Amino acid sequence: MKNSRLTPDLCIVGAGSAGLAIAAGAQQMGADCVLVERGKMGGDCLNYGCVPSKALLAAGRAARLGAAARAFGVTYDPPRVDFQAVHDHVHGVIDAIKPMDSQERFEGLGVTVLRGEASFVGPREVRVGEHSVRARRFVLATGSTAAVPPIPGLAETPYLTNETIFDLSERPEHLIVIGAGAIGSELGQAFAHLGAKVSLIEMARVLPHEDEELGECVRQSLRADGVDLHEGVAVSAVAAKGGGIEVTLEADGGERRLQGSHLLVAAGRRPVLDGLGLEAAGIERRDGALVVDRRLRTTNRRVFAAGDVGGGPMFTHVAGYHAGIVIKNALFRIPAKADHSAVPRVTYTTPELAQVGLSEAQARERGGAIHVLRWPFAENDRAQAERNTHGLIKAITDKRGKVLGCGIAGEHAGELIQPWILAMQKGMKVGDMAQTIVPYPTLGEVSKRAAGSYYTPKLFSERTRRIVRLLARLG
Ligand SMILES: Cc1cc2nc3c(=O)[nH]c(=O)nc-3n(C[C@H](O)[C@H](O)[C@H](O)COP(=O)(O)OP(=O)(O)OC[C@H]3O[C@@H](n4cnc5c(N)ncnc54)[C@H](O)[C@@H]3O)c2cc1C
Ligand SMILES: NC(=O)c1ccc[n+]([C@@H]2O[C@H](COP(=O)([O-])OP(=O)(O)OC[C@H]3O[C@@H](n4cnc5c(N)ncnc54)[C@H](O)[C@@H]3O)[C@@H](O)[C@H]2O)c1
Repeated sequence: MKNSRLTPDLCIVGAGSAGLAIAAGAQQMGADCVLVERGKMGGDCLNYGCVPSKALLAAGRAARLGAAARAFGVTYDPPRVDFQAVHDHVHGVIDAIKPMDSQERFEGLGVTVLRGEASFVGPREVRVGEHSVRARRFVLATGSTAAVPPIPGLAETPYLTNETIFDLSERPEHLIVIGAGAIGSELGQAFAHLGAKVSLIEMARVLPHEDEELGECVRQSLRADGVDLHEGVAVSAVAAKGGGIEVTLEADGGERRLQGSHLLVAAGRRPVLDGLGLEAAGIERRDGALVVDRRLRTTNRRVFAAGDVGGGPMFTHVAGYHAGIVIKNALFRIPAKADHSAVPRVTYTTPELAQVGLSEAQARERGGAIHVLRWPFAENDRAQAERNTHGLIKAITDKRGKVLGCGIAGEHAGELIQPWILAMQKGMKVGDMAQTIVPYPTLGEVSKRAAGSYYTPKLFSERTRRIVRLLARLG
């Protein structure tokens, strides 16, 4: 497109999960949209995040099928991993999904797509190269990027992030990972399953943002997979050494040194705000983060922030949810507000860890009486039949049985959490879950059994027994 002055209804900066959902929705509802992208269409999720990480995890699971099959009396040869083929599989999956996020598809919908870097030059104008866009409303959907901790030597040492690790076409000999949050745990385990030596370094514990008991299930699996875990340690230095990487850890008053071939930094995320000319648009930040209200408006009322850039929960499904909020506000002037209280999250390790609503610790911190309802996978017949007994469901209710949250660590936890999301969203009571008829034998029975355990003390109490005996005497 030649130099232009565009005056659309909506200008969206960033063609990742949030920007694409807003552009597709708004344009098909009759708004004239301009979508600006400086990198790859599809953003992090398609190119450097959800899609390649889940594809890599799937390859890792395939590599460990042989080990899992031994329990059934079935043996395979030890797996041979062709890492170039793993790389090609990961990029093949990206290629298969790519057309949905492509410039051609969006132009086909009528969206004007500008490829370049967007920057505000005033409260109502964005510049993209030679193009000027004066829109009725704008959306910042510029996502997040790896936060790089200020570790001495790191800046001078070659390291990988989620933006480069999926380009590896040779298996790392020994991958050292800084951070055992979602990214470090998922990718650390995937590489371990694929036969790399993996050291996982975490200043707190594995998955520190998750319920401790559920996180422990993942921690045990990582250990069983041979991941070399270093928790509760500080990284005091990083250096390139002898063609590899040396990481120095401070632990128990002493120093520990790790030598590896590759280093992955997975130490958290930060919103992408650089170069956007926020000051020119009157968009304020506080402590480095955008100031955003519940309608997802920045301090410039014409500019919304959706997805990771807002600094809230950073997930593709949240980006999609934000798209609906922005469309309601910007197109229909409905004052819809974002509510993150029933946002689920899943870490796709083996076992998966899924959570919605409050964890036990969060519910206790909030105060008031709670019930913690547990059911181990070991007491589920399907889990026994399939030898997937490593797992636990924990549902939290208030004293009247209203569901406050649920967490599951176990096979298919990401699917099993779904009725609990509905329960949270609709303010349901645990009795609603307990009364459903669930097919036998399914893993889903863990939800019914955990819910049913709310009634166990009453159901099997001395009072119930007295009533039953009394009624029996009455004939
Ligand atoms: C390794 C990894 C695994 C993940 N796995 C999952 C998962 O399994 N499930 C899940 O729900 N979430 C997952 N996530 C999180 C998910 O990827 C993000 O929440 C999601 O991509 C956020 O979408 P977004 O639109 O806000 O940002 P992005 O997808 O990052 O898109 C932002 C876009 O804005 C562009 N941009 C930035 N600045 C400018 C500018 N000035 N001008 C023009 N364009 C600009 C960028 O190039 C980018 O394409 C994962 C993330 C990572 C890193
Ligand atoms: N399955 C999913 O949905 C999924 C998967 C991957 C990523 N994501 C998104 O990306 C985010 C995860 O990114 P992440 O894993 O980088 O961040 P995170 O915040 O989840 O984890 C980072 C970890 O690094 C640790 N850490 C930070 N600095 C350190 C240091 N100097 N030394 C040792 N440990 C250090 C932190 O204690 C923390 O546990 C998620 O919160 C989510 O928003 C989602």
